[in-house]
Amino acid sequence: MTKIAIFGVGLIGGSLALCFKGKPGITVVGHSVRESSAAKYLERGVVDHATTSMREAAEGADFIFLCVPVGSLEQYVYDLSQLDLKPGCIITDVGSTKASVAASAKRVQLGEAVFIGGHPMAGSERSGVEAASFYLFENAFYVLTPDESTPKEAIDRLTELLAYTRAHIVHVRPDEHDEIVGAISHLPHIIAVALVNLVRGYNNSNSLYSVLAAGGFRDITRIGSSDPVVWRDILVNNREVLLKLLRKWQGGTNAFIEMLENEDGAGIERAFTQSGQFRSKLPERRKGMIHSVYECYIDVPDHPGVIGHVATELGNSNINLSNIQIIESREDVPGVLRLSFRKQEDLDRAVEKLGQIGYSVHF
Ligand SMILES: NC(=O)C1=CN([C@@H]2O[C@H](COP(=O)(O)OP(=O)(O)OC[C@H]3O[C@@H](n4cnc5c(N)ncnc54)[C@H](O)[C@@H]3O)[C@@H](O)[C@H]2O)C=CC1
Ligand SMILES: O=C(O)C(=O)Cc1ccc(O)cc1
Repeated sequence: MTKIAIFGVGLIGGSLALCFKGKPGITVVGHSVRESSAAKYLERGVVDHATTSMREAAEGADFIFLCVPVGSLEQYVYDLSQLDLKPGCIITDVGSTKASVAASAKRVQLGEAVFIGGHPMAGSERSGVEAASFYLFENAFYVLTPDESTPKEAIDRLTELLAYTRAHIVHVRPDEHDEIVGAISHLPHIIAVALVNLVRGYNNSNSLYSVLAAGGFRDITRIGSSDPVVWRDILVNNREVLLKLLRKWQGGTNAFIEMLENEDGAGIERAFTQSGQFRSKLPERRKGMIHSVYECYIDVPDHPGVIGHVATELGNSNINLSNIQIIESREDVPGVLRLSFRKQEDLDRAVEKLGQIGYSVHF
């Protein structure tokens, strides 16, 4: 049997557990410091066994996944180094920063165990085992940060196991990783939170702000609902990169101030054009740091009847719908139905089916 121990079975740990559990020859053990959480992991069927004992979870494990907030990783690595780990055991983590945990692993004696840093580049603003999903990593990039001293055999073994996530493995140096995710993930989280809190302040004296908050505000601020503890740890950990980025960001907002003061319409146009051009070249249909779902829209003149009809037709054709949403909330005006799917194949089949039965489908 291959034993996989997962410390912290939340959104990421739980999603990994769901990818590994039930696979031939694999047993998944979940660890939590809290008895009630360990019981919940079992109740939800996410793990085969659950324990609050670090020793019991780690004993005989072939793979150990540390899926706890970044600020706790150093302690976990140290605590594991005090145990008798199985020779060849691979310890990996999923933290959103990589330089500090790589340094922590170098500082301790892991005996015949090997540490390889990792970061699945997929997630969401949700947290906890309740949000875990078997599909979370599908098609996403999964960063590993081995160095020259990491045995190739260990990298190969971890890569082979991670095939169960259906993610694409890429190797990046820890410091380079932290610079890049600082810009494409951590800074956007700061901007989302600062923007929401700005509007929250205005909304305290005029609730029309939240009433009128439109799609653009919601799109750019989704990640402003992310877990406070997880993000506290990420930002504090990557503070040097983020301070540099925030100073650069100030330059970007100052440029807009200047363009507005000078009524520089051409400058504003140029900024939007450059941004649009770059954004349109981002890889599509792949889970990067931008949450990817497979979606289409259909016009719905009459909401109540249409929802049932669409859901039934798709269900009868065995097409898995992951979400359905009316964009216009009033019942007396025409709306748009947003249909989300987990797979490109389901979207393609749905578009074909809905077209055949007379709906006007667009993207
Ligand atoms: N949220 C996301 O979208 C992504 C998160 N990550 C990384 O994955 C790791 C886990 O994050 P999530 O699964 O999102 O968080 P989560 O909150 O869903 O899960 C965290 C788990 O760690 C446990 N835990 C242990 N010590 C803790 C402590 N001191 N404080 C709080 N929780 C503690 C919690 O009980 C829980 O089971 C973090 O290092 C994060 O940076 C990586 C990729 C995406
Ligand atoms: O929800 C989103 O779009 C995210 O950005 C999720 C996310 C959060 C943290 C990571 O380290 C990686 C991905």
